[in-house]
Amino acid sequence: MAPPDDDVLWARDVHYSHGGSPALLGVSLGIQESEIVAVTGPRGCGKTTLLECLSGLLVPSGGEVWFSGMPVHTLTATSRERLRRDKFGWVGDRPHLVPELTAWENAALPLLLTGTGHRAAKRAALDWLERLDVRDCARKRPAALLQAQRQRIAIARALVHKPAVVFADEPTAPLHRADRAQALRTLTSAGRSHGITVVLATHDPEVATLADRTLTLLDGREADSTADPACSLSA
Ligand SMILES: Nc1ncnc2c1ncn2[C@@H]1O[C@H](COP(=O)(O)OP(=O)(O)OP(=O)(O)O)[C@@H](O)[C@H]1O
Repeated sequence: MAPPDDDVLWARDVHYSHGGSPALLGVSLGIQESEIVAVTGPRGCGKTTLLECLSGLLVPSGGEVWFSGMPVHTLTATSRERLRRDKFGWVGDRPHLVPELTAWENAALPLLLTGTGHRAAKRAALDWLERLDVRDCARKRPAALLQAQRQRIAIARALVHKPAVVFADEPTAPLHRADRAQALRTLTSAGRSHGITVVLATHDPEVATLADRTLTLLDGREADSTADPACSLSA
C-alpha cells in the first residue's frame, strides 16, 4: 500500500524487537507536514523505539516507514544516515555535544557537514542560540556549560538546517521546570514558522498539550489517538 501524498511521515504495522524482546507490536500512523505530534505513554511503552524506527535509526523487523514518498525501511544504512543528516533533526533526553567544539560550532554542525560556508553556518547557529537564550555561551565548550545550556544547544543543532522533521525524545528532561516552556515553545514555534514537522516523545502530559495531536502507546501498541484543534501556539 502506498502512503497518502500529504503525509510527510507514514508508518504501517511497524514491529520492532530489542534482542528478542518486543518493543513495537504493530504501530500505524500518518503525520502531515508542519504537524506537531506528541507520542505519549508510560515508561517502556515503545516511544523511543518508535521515534528511532520513524527516523531510520532502527529498521523495523516488520511493517513499513515512509518519509515524503520514500520507503525508509528499504534504504541502505548509508542512505538512511544521509536522510537523517539532511532531512531530520534529533533532540534526545541528554545533549550529546562534541566536546572539542564550541557551542556555536556544535549548533552549526548539520550545516557545516552539508557544505554550507563557515560564515553562513555561524550566522544561522548564532541566530538559533539567540532564540534559545544561550547566545552568550557561543564561544564556550560543552564542559564549561550547564546541562540545561547544553540541551538548548542540542535543540539549536536540531533546527539549524531547517529539517523536514525534528524528532524530540523527552527533550525537556535535562531542563529545569522554568526553562522547559521556553525550550518547548522555541521547538514548536520553529516548527510552525518553518513548516517543520515535530514528533515529540514525552510522558509529561503538560508537554503533550503543546502538540496538535497525541498518539498514546501502551505496551508497543497504539492505545488512543486524540486531536486537539483548539490548541494553538505562538512564539
Ligand atoms: N537497547 C535495548 N535493549 C533491550 N531492550 C530495550 C532496549 N531499548 C528499549 N528496550 C525495551 O523495549 C521496550 C520499549 O522501550 P522504549 O525505550 O522504546 O520505551 P519508552 O516508552 O521510550 O520508555 P521511556 O519512557 O522509559 O523512555 C521496553 O520494554 C524497553 O525495556
